[in-house]
Amino acid sequence: MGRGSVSKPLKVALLGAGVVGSQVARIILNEPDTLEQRIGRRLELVGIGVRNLDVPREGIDPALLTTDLDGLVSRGDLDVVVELIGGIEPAHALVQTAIEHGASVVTANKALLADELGPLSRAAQEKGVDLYYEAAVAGAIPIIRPLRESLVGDEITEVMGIVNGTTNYILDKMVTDHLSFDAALAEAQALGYAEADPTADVEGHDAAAKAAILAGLAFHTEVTRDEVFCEGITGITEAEIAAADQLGCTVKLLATAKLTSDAGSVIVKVHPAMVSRKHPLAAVSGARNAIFVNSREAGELMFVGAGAGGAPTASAVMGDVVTVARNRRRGTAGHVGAAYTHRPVAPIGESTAQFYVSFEVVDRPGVLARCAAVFGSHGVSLRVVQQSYLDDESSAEEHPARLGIMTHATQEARLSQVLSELREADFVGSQVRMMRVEGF
Ligand SMILES: NC(=O)C1=CN([C@@H]2O[C@H](COP(=O)(O)OP(=O)(O)OC[C@H]3O[C@@H](n4cnc5c(N)ncnc54)[C@H](O)[C@@H]3O)[C@@H](O)[C@H]2O)C=CC1
Ligand SMILES: N[C@@H](CC=O)C(=O)O
Ligand code: NA
Repeated sequence: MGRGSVSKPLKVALLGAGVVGSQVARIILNEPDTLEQRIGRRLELVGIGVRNLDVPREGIDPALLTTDLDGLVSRGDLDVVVELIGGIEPAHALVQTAIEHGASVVTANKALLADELGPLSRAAQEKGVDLYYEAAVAGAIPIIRPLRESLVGDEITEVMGIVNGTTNYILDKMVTDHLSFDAALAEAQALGYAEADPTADVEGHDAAAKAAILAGLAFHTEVTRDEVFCEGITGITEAEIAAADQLGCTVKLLATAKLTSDAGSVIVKVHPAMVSRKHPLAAVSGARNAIFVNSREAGELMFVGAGAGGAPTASAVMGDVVTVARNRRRGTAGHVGAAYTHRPVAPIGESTAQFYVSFEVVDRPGVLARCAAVFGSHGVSLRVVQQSYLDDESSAEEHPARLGIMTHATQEARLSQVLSELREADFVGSQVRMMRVEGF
């Protein structure tokens, strides 16, 4: 740290010039004077690691480009490495090498951090360099810094939000514009919201990575991606979207991290949910993200804004670059707030929620009572019961009806027992589906 004289510029290397990297390069190259004023030293972009040198890149001097990313991060004179290639390898090895060579690191790579945040934070701390990653969760929205710094004197009890722009965009388009899943996904990809492999978005893995990072920061522990309960949005049916609408709800992919009642462990989960339209999260449209934080002293806080896209994400990256560069200028490194407690992740069965359960039954005397008895026998109380008739008139005597049942809040383990019993019942004529409910 503190290399060279005060007048020497701080050297930055950028890895990746895709949707986000190209926007970060644009800001660094186009606004040198503004950045210098904010940092107190000039920033010099000394290299950009790319896969293909032949791709035309507007505004970027080709002499800056290299395909030797390992050579770039091993130079030994870098102040900041900005990792925006995504994925686990070689991003992991490159970040490690950068830290070993004394560079601070800024990354937007939640997939990497969801597994390696603990070890990389420790490596950075040992080396006396920074590891900043504001863009890794909810794009442009400041949420890492608030959890790591602003709220560190408080006791957070719950973090819940919409943290994937692609799925929020898809669900919004399906609900509001009646677009098909595939058409909405194609739009989200064209707008630069989706991951390189959009399966990470639609199956909930991207949100689960972010949930792991949020849970670790909020509860001062280490949570990895594979500990997060995760369900994506691909199985959602049109009937569920219509039922949600009838109940005054909309469907959102939620990521939640909360303490168990004894505060000894954490529940971390990602799943689609019917969200009451009275809840502020229901109004979060398009690719926007929003995160609720509940804490003992501050109460409820909500952070909302652009969760994806090149320029908004570059805003968060540049905030980190300026902060890290200021630290380099002063010869310091911010403490990264390493996990100091061990709070295990509790099984999903210990989670408490309201549920919406739907299935078809044969419409004959006593069936509704038998259904209700299944819920009652497991101590699950019913809040709303809907019955509708299907268009299929094929069986006049045994006319099928669809039941939609919303429960009061109950433990998920109890609800699982209800679902198993319904799946075995002879009066249930279809797949039994369940969706969690929020804010009803
Ligand atoms: N696009 C978005 O809205 C957001 C993205 N992020 C994260 O930012 C990071 C970058 O995302 P995008 O810019 O969207 O991805 P992208 O796929 O548009 O860009 C990644 C770039 O890195 C290059 N690259 C990949 N592996 C490489 C290698 N081994 N050597 C050289 N170049 C390599 C690719 O060719 C591509 O140009 C990812 O970690 C992503 O999860 C975070 C928040 C929002
Ligand atoms: N693919 C992600 C990009 C930001 O993290 C999303 O859709 O939110
Ligand atoms: Na953010």
